[in-house]
Amino acid sequence: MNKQPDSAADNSPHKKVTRKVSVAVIGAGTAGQNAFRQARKLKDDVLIINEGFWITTCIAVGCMPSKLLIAAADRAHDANHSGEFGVHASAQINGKQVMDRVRAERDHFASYVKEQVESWPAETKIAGRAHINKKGLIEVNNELIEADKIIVATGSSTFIPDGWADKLGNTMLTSDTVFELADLPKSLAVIGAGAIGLELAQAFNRLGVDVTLFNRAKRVAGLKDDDINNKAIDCLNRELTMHLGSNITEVGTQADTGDESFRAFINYEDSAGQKQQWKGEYVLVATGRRNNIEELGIENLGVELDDKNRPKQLDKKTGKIGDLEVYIVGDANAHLPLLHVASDEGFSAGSLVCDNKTDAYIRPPATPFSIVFCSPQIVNVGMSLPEIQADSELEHVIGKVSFDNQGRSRVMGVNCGLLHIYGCKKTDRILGASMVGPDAEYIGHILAMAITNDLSIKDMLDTPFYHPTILEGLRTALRDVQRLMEIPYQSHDTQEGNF
Ligand SMILES: Cc1cc2nc3c(=O)[nH]c(=O)nc-3n(C[C@H](O)[C@H](O)[C@H](O)COP(=O)(O)OP(=O)(O)OC[C@H]3O[C@@H](n4cnc5c(N)ncnc54)[C@H](O)[C@@H]3O)c2cc1C
Ligand SMILES: NC(=O)c1ccc[n+]([C@@H]2O[C@H](COP(=O)([O-])OP(=O)(O)OC[C@H]3O[C@@H](n4cnc5c(N)ncnc54)[C@H](O)[C@@H]3O)[C@@H](O)[C@H]2O)c1
Repeated sequence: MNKQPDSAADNSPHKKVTRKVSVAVIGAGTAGQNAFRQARKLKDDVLIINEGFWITTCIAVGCMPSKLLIAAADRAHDANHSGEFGVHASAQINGKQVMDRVRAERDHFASYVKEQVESWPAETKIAGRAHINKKGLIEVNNELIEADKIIVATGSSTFIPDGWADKLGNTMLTSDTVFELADLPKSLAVIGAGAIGLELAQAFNRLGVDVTLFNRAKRVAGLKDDDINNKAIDCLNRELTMHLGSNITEVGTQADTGDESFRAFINYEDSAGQKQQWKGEYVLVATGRRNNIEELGIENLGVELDDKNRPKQLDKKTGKIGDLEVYIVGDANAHLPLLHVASDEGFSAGSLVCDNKTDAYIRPPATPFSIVFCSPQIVNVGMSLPEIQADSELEHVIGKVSFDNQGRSRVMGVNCGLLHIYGCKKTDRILGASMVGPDAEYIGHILAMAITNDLSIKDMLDTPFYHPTILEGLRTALRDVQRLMEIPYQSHDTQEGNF
């Protein structure tokens, strides 16, 4: 299948095909396992190849351990910050127990995946690193495999700037290693204020670690709406030391300080251009992730990559690459490196490889939707503001609500935030939204559902909003959209504000 012309030399020492299969899935993370399960419903000869753990990045080192750490951190934060309610407490944090629970619960989730993987017949799975050779055959261990269709689900890996790993040695942590710490560190620099950096920096800080967060840009979570970005910085700054817009010039360790807690250092220029130094115990590098595709050999199947290693001709619905019998799904395609996307893409590709399956359900590409689980949460749904602004056809308005004084948010003492809803004047539909604030994960889901199901602003405003809820803030922003659109089909008088 999809082989390069014979002129392409095969450097492989393996000359004989050891197996022929209809479908080979490379990578057994969320996307790969979903693809494998779907494909096996109708095909007997499906093979899955995986290097490393089989319990998925999400469970082993991603979504789940990070949320477990955040859960502990939020408990500590609530205990330490209830004074305004007249409730005075001080959290006694046992770092070893915190980290033990993170791992124990992580292992609990992992046990279900392990059980599932163990139930697959031995001949359907290979543990090893796959490489596609110049003949389009998959080399793994001592095998040479010919597959009619290949699903690439190789995920992504932590990106570490050149030389940092050597310079920082064992003072460097990444999301792959941080959850293995036996105890909480005393101090920690986190480099990168993307989703990983923000979530972990705030969680460790709330657990009593002395955390300093660095980011090159004056942005957090890659926010593209300046007002939301500024509001997020304002809310986060209240509890976290952040050096945004700083330029890291050197990282390293200093020997013989006599104090292990100050072994690592970071030299940087702050946002005013002043030279500064940070010293502490560990540096958590969260400077992004890169898709695991470069060394796989997919060019030998005719797949072309752009300058950011993203496959050209990617069908975002199915992961299919042009008219090749190759599917690239999940983080491997570097499209939207999120769990639900990996899951849906794997499902669709696994359904589509079954050519005898007439009723294959191909999930439509999900409305772009992301949540960063810091406090307050950060959510983006649908089109971003720059995307909307770049399209003059989309006559847009921005409906706003501040959560700084919103009723229920204030009751709960979580009143910091801002929501922008981008509405389309011509269609009365939501184009996208960006938010930092309380309950953003729920507001985000409602907005994603509205966009996915093509609900109008009127449809949404005709839906009941219970009082008093933080979700009433969503209604205020929707009303603002409606007001700006000048579509007068609903009275603006309501109970809101009447406590
Ligand atoms: C700290 C952290 C927190 C996160 N939190 C969230 C969150 O809250 N919500 C969210 O939506 N997303 C989150 N994510 C992102 C989410 O985890 C990923 O989008 C998702 O796990 C990707 O799944 P995947 O199947 O594409 O890849 P993976 O699960 O990484 O699977 C890829 C597999 O392929 C294997 N592989 C790679 N190369 C080869 C090869 N050549 N041969 C054989 N096997 C190979 C890998 O070893 C791996 O087992 C988080 C990520 C991290 C790191
Ligand atoms: N809640 C979630 O959904 C969630 C949580 C964690 C991770 N993820 C996924 O994992 C992916 C990777 O997350 P991430 O946070 O590692 O990557 P990211 O690309 O989102 O953020 C990396 C940050 O590091 C900064 N940076 C890069 N090099 C730097 C340097 N030399 N000095 C200072 N700052 C530097 C960048 O400016 C950026 O802000 C995300 O895109 C997301 O898809 C999702």
